[in-house]
Amino acid sequence: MLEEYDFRNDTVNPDLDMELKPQAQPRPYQEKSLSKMFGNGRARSGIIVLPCGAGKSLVGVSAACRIKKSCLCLATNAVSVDQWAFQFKLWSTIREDHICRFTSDSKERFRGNAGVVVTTYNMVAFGGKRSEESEKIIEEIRNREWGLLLMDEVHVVPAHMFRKVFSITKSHCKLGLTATLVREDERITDLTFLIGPKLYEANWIDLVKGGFIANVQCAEVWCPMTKKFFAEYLKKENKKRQALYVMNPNKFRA
Ligand SMILES: Nc1ncnc2c1ncn2[C@@H]1O[C@H](COP(=O)(O)OP(=O)(O)OP(=O)(O)O)[C@@H](O)[C@H]1O
Repeated sequence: MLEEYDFRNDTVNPDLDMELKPQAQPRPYQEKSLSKMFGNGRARSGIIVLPCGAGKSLVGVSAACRIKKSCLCLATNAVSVDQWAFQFKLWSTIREDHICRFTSDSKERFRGNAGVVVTTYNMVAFGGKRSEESEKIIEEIRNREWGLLLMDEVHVVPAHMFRKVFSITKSHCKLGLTATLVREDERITDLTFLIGPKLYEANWIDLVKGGFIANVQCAEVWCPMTKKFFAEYLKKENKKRQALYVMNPNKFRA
């Protein structure tokens, strides 16, 4: 069953005064991805796949501007949190005091009834003891009904992390953004179950032809494991097999 949010008729949650700036002109494929998400005045939960550098940020900000309700934006690290906050200010008319970052270094809170909070998956899912300040912010995150849960880099986030985040937050619509639906752990189907179906995937060759992204050259380099790593890898009971092939020193030398 598709999860849909009738945001225009949501009179319970306060509106967020936020538009796309006139200079923010989504490209045809960005527009198309948004048209797959929005239909009949409703927002569908799911995943949009755009190659690196194709402009996922503008798609995310545009989605938030259409829904115009509080938005919780989750990134994988503090640097991305800063970038997302910057992108919201770059592309939208959001007021400075309506957007805030929640990281170990920045504990901002927005003014008014609605706003955008940009934070990391870890900050939300963290189960240990928090500072008093963090505890207050997480309580606000927990208690609010989010119009949009915007999730960056969904292919690298483990399923248990999503479950934790979803058990803590209440959102009407979830949008996952990624450049690839390939995961090292092959648990990509979990994403459809947890977030929603793939709504749109851009063909990177078309984007290269259109001059939107740089041409991509792909080279496959096979690297045998070092003796020590391979010996460990062959031990069936070893739970660190994935770490061993990811960290194979020969890969770094290649
Ligand atoms: N519609 C647009 N008009 C003009 N510039 C755009 C548009 N969409 C994206 N860009 C520009 O393209 C660049 C890449 O955008 P962005 O960082 O959002 O890509 P991304 O898909 O998130 O990439 P990555 O996966 O590497 O993080 C940025 O400089 C951004 O300003």
